[in-house]
Amino acid sequence: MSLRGLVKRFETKLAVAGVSLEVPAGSFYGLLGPNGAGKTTTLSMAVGLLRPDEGRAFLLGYDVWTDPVAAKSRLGVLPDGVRLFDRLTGPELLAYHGLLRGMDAATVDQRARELLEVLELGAGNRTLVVDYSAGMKKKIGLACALLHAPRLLVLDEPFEAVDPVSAALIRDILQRYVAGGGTVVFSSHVMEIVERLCDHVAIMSSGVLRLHGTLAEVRGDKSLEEVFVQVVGGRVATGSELAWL
Ligand SMILES: Nc1ncnc2c1ncn2[C@@H]1O[C@H](COP(=O)(O)OP(=O)(O)OP(=O)(O)O)[C@@H](O)[C@H]1O
Repeated sequence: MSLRGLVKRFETKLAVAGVSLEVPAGSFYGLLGPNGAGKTTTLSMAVGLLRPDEGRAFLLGYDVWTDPVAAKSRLGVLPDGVRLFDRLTGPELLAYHGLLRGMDAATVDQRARELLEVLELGAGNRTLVVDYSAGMKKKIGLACALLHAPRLLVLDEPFEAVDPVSAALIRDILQRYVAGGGTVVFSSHVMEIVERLCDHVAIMSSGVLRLHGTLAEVRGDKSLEEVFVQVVGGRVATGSELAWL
């Protein structure tokens, strides 16, 4: 994935102020940043969900805005908030995704069963996705992103709201996927997960990439959390706030 000078304004707010980033093929890339840093906005522009005001985004060599079919057919996305067609059951949603992607019905059926079993969502579960828990919605969103075996996965906070057992499962799936030659880019607030999984890291705040490179380059001899606080600027409570509480 190659991002070149991406800019996005929301009225007067400059959400992303010229982000350029090269994600090497086969890497496990973590995008870190505090709330409101511009992570979702950047990833949305990168995958063709939000039109940039300036800049370009290339996925596996294809410009996502001028050659969207070539780019998106090789891409799996777990968008922010997982906007899903949620009046469907899990199996129906996967079938819908697979058929939209032009896959044959037998392959869709077989992969959907496997994904539902592995992610412990139950291949025979008749619950509508709208009635899933937040963590289950993340998992079915991930299943939709994986179904067509893309070469690149872009995941917005895949571990948010997911229980520890499911998080370990998702970690295993993603590690296997990268070991098999896939590329993962994901955003997160959780340092430990990024530190454990990623070989590359970028830290952004206020719409700007502050630091990026291999995990070793970014971390140096510190912990990732120390670097993050240093780069982003932490605020230490003095003890006098919320005295009424
Ligand atoms: N549709 C929108 N309209 C107006 N402002 C927006 C919109 N989307 C995002 N913003 C603003 O852009 C900035 C970046 O938001 P973004 O969602 O990209 O941050 P984030 O790093 O993903 O945050 P979080 O970690 O809290 O999810 C924020 O100040 C946000 O309020």
